[in-house]
Amino acid sequence: MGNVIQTNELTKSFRGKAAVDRLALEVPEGSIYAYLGPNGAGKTTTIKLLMNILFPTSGSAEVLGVPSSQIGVEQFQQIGYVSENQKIPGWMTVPQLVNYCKPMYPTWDDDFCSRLLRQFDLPNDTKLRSMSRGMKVKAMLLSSLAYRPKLLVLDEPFSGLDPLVRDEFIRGILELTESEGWTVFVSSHDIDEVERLADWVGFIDKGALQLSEKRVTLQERFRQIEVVLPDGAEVPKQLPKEWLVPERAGHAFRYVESRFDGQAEERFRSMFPSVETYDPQSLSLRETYLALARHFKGGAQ
Ligand SMILES: Nc1ncnc2c1ncn2[C@@H]1O[C@H](COP(=O)(O)OP(=O)(O)OP(=O)(O)O)[C@@H](O)[C@H]1O
Repeated sequence: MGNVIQTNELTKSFRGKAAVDRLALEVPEGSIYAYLGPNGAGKTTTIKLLMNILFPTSGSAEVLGVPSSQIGVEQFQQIGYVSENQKIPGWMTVPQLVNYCKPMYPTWDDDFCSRLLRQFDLPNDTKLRSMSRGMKVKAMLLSSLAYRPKLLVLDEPFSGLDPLVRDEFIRGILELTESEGWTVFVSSHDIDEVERLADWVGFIDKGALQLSEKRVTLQERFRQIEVVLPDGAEVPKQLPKEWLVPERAGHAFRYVESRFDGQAEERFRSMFPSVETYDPQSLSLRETYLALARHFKGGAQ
């Protein structure tokens, strides 16, 4: 299987400052790829570049095998794109939106659309502009899912959705990616949702992709280590580069091991020969994300 999204040195600068910096992104076909990073990291800019809304300053991107600068109607018929700041036709009701979108997509699926309408529980006679934020998101999702796109690009899809709809939405996407082989590229700050959903994770910080790997391998290689230091024990000045966010509070010392392999314990023993207990604990994706975000915020490259 190939990559549905692939970028090469993709760069976008605003007034000389890179918002996306030589990005090499690969999103495998059939994956649910979560694109994570702090505010202003470059997630939306990346997505706009992929969707041909912005033009790269340098480098290139391919989406569904086509250079992003050439994405047109044919590709958009296979891409479902929902973004936080999308312009919506506020004067339409949901049935009007459905009737408006349907002729544009040869693969529009009426049965699936009806199922989504029931699931999303949207009113028929309210104009989109009078709907709550969550309802608007649901309407946009509906109009982007009903034609069964090969690629679903979601920029912050969960904000404004209540927990029940989030849950149904996640279940729906999981079900569909499994049965239809969809690829989903989703930027989000909602780590708990992402943890349930994603099988691939990319982390972007200050425009640069810091990691991109399977969620399982990411979580396998991160561990929290916490030790109680004996009286008088010192923490060495130079710690292994694999140790993220080391922190000392009194006798307690903790860090996040970012390469939990055969040498992880050796590294620990060489730093703290007098400490016997070595008890690595697994991290949730949220804890992993926080460790990475704090690590890079601290100026790490
Ligand atoms: N049109 C623009 N003009 C100038 N600067 C911009 C423009 N769009 C984005 N930027 C800058 O580019 C950087 C990346 O912004 P972007 O919106 O891609 O981040 P993000 O990761 O999506 O953030 P958030 O999580 O807050 O939505 C920011 O510093 C932002 O101020």
